[in-house]
Amino acid sequence: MVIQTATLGYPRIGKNREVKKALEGFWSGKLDSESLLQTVRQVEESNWQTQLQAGIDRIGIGDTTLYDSVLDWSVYLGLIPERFQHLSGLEQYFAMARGKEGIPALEMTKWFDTNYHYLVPEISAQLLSADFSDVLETVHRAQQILGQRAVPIILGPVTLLRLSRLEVPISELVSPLCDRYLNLLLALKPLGVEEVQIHEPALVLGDATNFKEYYESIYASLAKVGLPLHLVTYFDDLGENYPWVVQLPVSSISLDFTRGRNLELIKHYGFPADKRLGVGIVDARNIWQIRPDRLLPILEEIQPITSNLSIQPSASLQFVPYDATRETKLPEPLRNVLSFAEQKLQEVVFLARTAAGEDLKQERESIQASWQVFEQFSPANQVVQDRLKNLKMDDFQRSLSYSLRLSEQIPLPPLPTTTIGSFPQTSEVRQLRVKYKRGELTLAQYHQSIDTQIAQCIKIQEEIGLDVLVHGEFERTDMVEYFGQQLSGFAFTEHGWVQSYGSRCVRPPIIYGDVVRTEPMTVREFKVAQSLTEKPVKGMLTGPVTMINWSYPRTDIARQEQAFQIALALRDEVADLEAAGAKIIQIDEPALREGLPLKTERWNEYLSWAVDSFKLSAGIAKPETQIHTHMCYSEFGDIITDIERLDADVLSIENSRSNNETLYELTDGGYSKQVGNGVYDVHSPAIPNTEQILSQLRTGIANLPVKQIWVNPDCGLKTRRWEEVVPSLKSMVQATKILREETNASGK
Ligand SMILES: Nc1nc2c(c(=O)[nH]1)N[C@@H](CNc1ccc(C(=O)N[C@@H](CCC(=O)N[C@@H](CCC(=O)N[C@@H](CCC(=O)O)C(=O)O)C(=O)O)C(=O)O)cc1)CN2
Ligand code: MET
Ligand SMILES: [Zn+2]
Repeated sequence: MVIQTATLGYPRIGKNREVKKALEGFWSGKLDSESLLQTVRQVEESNWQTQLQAGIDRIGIGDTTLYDSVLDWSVYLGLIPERFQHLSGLEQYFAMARGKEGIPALEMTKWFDTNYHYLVPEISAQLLSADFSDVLETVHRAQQILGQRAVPIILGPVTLLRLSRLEVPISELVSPLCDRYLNLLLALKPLGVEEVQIHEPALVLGDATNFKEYYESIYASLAKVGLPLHLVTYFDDLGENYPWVVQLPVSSISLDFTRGRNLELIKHYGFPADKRLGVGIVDARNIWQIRPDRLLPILEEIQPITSNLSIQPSASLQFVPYDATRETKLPEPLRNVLSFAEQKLQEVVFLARTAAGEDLKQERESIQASWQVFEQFSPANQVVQDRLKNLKMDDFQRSLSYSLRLSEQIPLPPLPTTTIGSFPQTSEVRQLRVKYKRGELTLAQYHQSIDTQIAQCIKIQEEIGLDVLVHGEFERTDMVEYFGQQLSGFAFTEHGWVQSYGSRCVRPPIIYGDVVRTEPMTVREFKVAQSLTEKPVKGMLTGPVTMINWSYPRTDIARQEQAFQIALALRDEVADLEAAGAKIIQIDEPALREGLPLKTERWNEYLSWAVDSFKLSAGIAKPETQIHTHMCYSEFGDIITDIERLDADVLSIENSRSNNETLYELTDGGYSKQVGNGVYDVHSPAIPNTEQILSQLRTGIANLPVKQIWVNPDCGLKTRRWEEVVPSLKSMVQATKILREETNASGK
């Protein structure tokens, strides 16, 4: 017996972030478009070679992108909003991705519960014609290297509609969109493609039932082409939709066996004999090596139900870095139990061969042995265990309620202006880190240079006239990695880059043991900043839920326990910042919303510990300390009571790129505390003028009492250049002044 293997997508930024560098070179005018495209193709072809050499039978292709693969489908399908239609080619593509002077970009939001961001398609009644020439060209190139193994990845039509911003009722779009997909399949068929993967992750969402008729009618049409369709789902189970989904007219269905209850579902309902089951069993969302003793029994349960199987990663491997063997600075016991994309390919092949009856005893024993070594390497920490055991209700509460503590907190002008924390991470700042790492700077010299940055940043903020200042986060590579580097129980990688959006990447830290704070993490920089100004400086922390959601968590203990451990470390930091004189402390939780389970029935469980862990970190703050939190890319509609329960005095939100939707959700929900509804988009290089900001602010005061409103950008400014930041913030302060006078005059 032979069991086949497949992949559903691969990292695409390049092993050394070649695509990221080429993109940024192109945007800054240092690289021409031909060189950019050449770099992208080289990375793509090297990815194909890797998967081919690993022995994968059906290799997903076509997911490589210049910015975002959802955006690519908007372009292929002719879903180009009017404001971009006068542009063409790369200029149009990047305008849709990043905006252009006077033309706002498409909205960017989280891809399901991941830290990857996609660009939200906007679909109006006037669709342009589709153009699949790039898809066909990629297939042609892939076939040169992979032959019949090349399987085009297509973003599914219903998932596309489900994730889009629709200007017309969905029912009117189904037929024109279906026609476009039909044309694509008709164009692919003569190329000799054996099958196509159609990714429909929206099938795992709680509301998939509402779209049943669209799935059924669209797939009935697509099936007529006679090209085998492989329907791919991931990130959770099919839930109540399982029975009808497995009857859709496709030749193969992939399910995620690392999350949710798909195993129970196939055991209960069986699996159609005429279809192949794609068994997504190697976890594409985490970096731990497989445990054959846990996975092989799952395969043994599946095999009697269907023998027509394919073994594969649970989703695209874009969520993990390329290669764990490069992490030579990590302790060996840890490195030997890590598995990035390349290792996962081997695991897929190992599991397929084992399931097919081969006895790969040596491989299996070596995996088991590495886990045994690891378990000795990372023992539990008794101090943190005891602290967790002894937590009391009071530890989660501020000592006074919001209305009582409000008057004790620092007095500020109406509509206080502030920023979200980070200021430009210039190449100068990054070079400092490179030099320190190479030993060309001592720690003292490095600190001194960081302090110079802080001093400049404070001066600039004072000149602009902001009310609440920040130190600028120059000492941080990233808001999560930085804290990971300071906490024991966390490991961080050298090359473990993963795409977050466009050219931007992160190196998610790895939680491998109990988390302990060994010394203050942010107090030095806070003190430096506060010593330079009379204005209040915010202490700046990354919250426990974000730490866990943007790291690779352990799988041996619950996420709640890991979040509480981190919360305790942050709690100590809050106390230290207060002792150092901080009147305002911001605990960022941008990932709180994204971590929400895809199925509503699991929301309560998550929200309960997520909110509690935030409260555990903030609960120690004195009444007079103002606690801020910040969230971006969030929809609050359904979770207002949970946001309220965080009990943060001030909440700053991303707002302008989503057309004030977040603000409306908060006001409709009757949010009672202070809100900084972001007044301009920080992910676009466009500089907002005073008028634009004023109009955002007016929307704010039309919806919330003035005394509840703060004025700030959507998010941190680290990805921007100083030349963009300074005029933007000046507009912001200017707009605030105008509004203060207006509201003063009207007595609002
Ligand atoms: N973890 C996380 N997730 C998040 C966010 C976030 O801030 N953190 N924000 C939201 C949006 N996502 C973002 C993700 C990444 C970046 C970002 O700016 N990433 C930087 C990397 C940050 C970093 O680690 N920088 C290193 C530099 C690493 C580097 O490139 N070094 C150069 C050398 C230095 C140089 O000359 O530039 C090299 O290795 O070649 C540092 O500061 O030290 C990038 O891709 O450019 C921004 C937003 C949502 N998710
Ligand atoms: C992604 S949220 C970012 C918050 C952080 N304090 C910053 O300003 O960069
Ligand atoms: Zn943010």
